[in-house]
Amino acid sequence: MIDKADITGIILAGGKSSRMGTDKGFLKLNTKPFVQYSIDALKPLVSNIIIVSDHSEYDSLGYKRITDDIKEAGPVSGIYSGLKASETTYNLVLSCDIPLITTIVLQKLIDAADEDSEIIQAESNGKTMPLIALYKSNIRDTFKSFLEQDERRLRIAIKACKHKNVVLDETHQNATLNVNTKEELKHIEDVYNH
Ligand SMILES: Nc1nc2c(ncn2[C@@H]2O[C@H](COP(=O)(O)OP(=O)(O)OP(=O)(O)O)[C@@H](O)[C@H]2O)c(=O)[nH]1
Repeated sequence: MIDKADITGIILAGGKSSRMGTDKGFLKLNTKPFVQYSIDALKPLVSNIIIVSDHSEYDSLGYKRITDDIKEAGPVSGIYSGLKASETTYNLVLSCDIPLITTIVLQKLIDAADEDSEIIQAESNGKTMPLIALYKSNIRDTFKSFLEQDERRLRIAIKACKHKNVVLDETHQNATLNVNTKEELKHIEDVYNH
């Protein structure tokens, strides 16, 4: 059983949002910004929240914001930067584009923690979700060495760590839907309003 005091919430909110064209964290679903959904799902489970983004708009949310250590290197850099700033053994890492995420799903990741696993990621509909995952802080050096080799593929970095998946049943699959395009935004609005 992991104590809330041992878990930091890390929200990745950098990147280019090139497919959407505007910062995804500030898209709204029922008047609430997407990033706030990630914050609200994390809150009951973590002692602290860190937002990793070079965009200063995120300061308005009232949480600690840090910038990427290595710029424009994608989620591997965002996770590495967040883990470096974290003061706890465990970290729930979330993207900012999953407005249907729930605390229940995140609790399942925590419940699956064991002696061995360094990364525990959600698996939904046959897809692994490395940005809905529990990371141990001690993997930060592994991620750093990949960045130093200019390896930016998150799945490659994860493969080098002890990892496992938590398979979500049908009732939780919508919670992991992410939004990259305007079509996906429309889909998520339809799911939410249903
Ligand atoms: N801190 C940080 N977060 C990132 C970075 N790249 C992507 N993210 C975050 O990771 C999550 C998934 O991002 P993607 O949708 O794959 O990438 P994106 O750059 O936001 O969007 P595209 O340009 O459309 O691929 C989102 O929450 C992004 O905010 C980065 O370089 N640094």
